[in-house]
Amino acid sequence: MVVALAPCLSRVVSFRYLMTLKEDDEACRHALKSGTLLLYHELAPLLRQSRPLFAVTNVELGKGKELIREAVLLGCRETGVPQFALDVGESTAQNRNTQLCNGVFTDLRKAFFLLTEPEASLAGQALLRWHQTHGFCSATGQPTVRNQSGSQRVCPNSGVTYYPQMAPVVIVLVSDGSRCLLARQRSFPTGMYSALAGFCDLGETLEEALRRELAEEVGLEAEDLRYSASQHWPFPQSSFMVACHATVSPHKTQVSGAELEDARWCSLEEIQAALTIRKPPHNPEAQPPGFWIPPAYAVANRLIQEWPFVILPVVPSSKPYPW
Ligand SMILES: NC(=O)c1ccc[n+]([C@@H]2O[C@H](COP(=O)([O-])OP(=O)(O)OC[C@H]3O[C@@H](n4cnc5c(N)ncnc54)[C@H](O)[C@@H]3O)[C@@H](O)[C@H]2O)c1
Ligand SMILES: [Mg+2]
Repeated sequence: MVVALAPCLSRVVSFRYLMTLKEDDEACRHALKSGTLLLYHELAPLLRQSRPLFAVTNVELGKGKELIREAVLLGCRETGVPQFALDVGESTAQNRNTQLCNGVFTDLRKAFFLLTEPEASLAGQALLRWHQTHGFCSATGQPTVRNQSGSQRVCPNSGVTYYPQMAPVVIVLVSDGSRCLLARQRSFPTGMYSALAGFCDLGETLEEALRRELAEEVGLEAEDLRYSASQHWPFPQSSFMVACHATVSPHKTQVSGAELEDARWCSLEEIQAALTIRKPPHNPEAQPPGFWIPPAYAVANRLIQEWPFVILPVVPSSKPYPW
């Protein structure tokens, strides 16, 4: 079945069109001819002026049909134009600095601090990587076969269907009423502090995972929990981040050296100073506040931005959030 594109789609029509493309290989192959591609080389997205470069159609790319068929479906614009992600591999680009269509393939971790519209780049990279690492059935060891949209892989021998997966992670900004708690792992870039985070164990609720992580990492007990937001996070593998605020009684932290290098209670003034730092500073310890926080798109940044408005009684709640 081939589905015609409407010039401008409502959200419902757009989602239903996407659903069709996921399930109908022929419709998806047809959509590939008119869709736009976000290109990757070794999972580094092609960016132009800090934006994912979607302008490349399969015609402009000038590649054979076989490579185009490797594209995975990402979404659909309001105009009805479907968006795909494609890793061009070594056949088009020799290294990550290679330019194409006036764009540059940019390592996703670096791109992350530049991107103004990161969602597509993050999701595209994650889905392409999932296909690259799930080529075989874990029951039979036989190659799995993907559908055209890339929404699933099937083992022809066992009949098992594999879907892209995300690991649930709880991330929490702890407050004692006047300060919030930020922490860093040894693996973080120098001077970067973030909210506390941890993977959910099998069988745990988010609330249980949050209380366990707080106890494990900083020896605190959460009193009050408040949901804030969620996001997909591609590093190092796909996670589903659920972000919350938690209050604790003023108490000394007991930082677990196995998990964290340091944890620090931060005042409103320190948080306001950290929020003004837009890029990783060269020497973060040299000037106040002596630390910096994850970039705007990270849900940790959102928690930190909204903390004074959500938790601190001194800031009027009618004031709009800064984003
Ligand atoms: N988007 C954001 O704002 C933001 C901020 C902070 C952390 N994060 C992400 O949150 C995730 C979890 O944070 P953390 O590292 O503190 O978790 P954590 O405290 O649970 O510690 C990580 C350890 O948990 C174990 N683990 C259990 N289940 C795992 C799984 N499914 N995948 C990988 N490791 C697993 C591993 O031993 C690993 O070393 C990280 O991937 C990190 O990148 C995102
Ligand atoms: Mg952790």
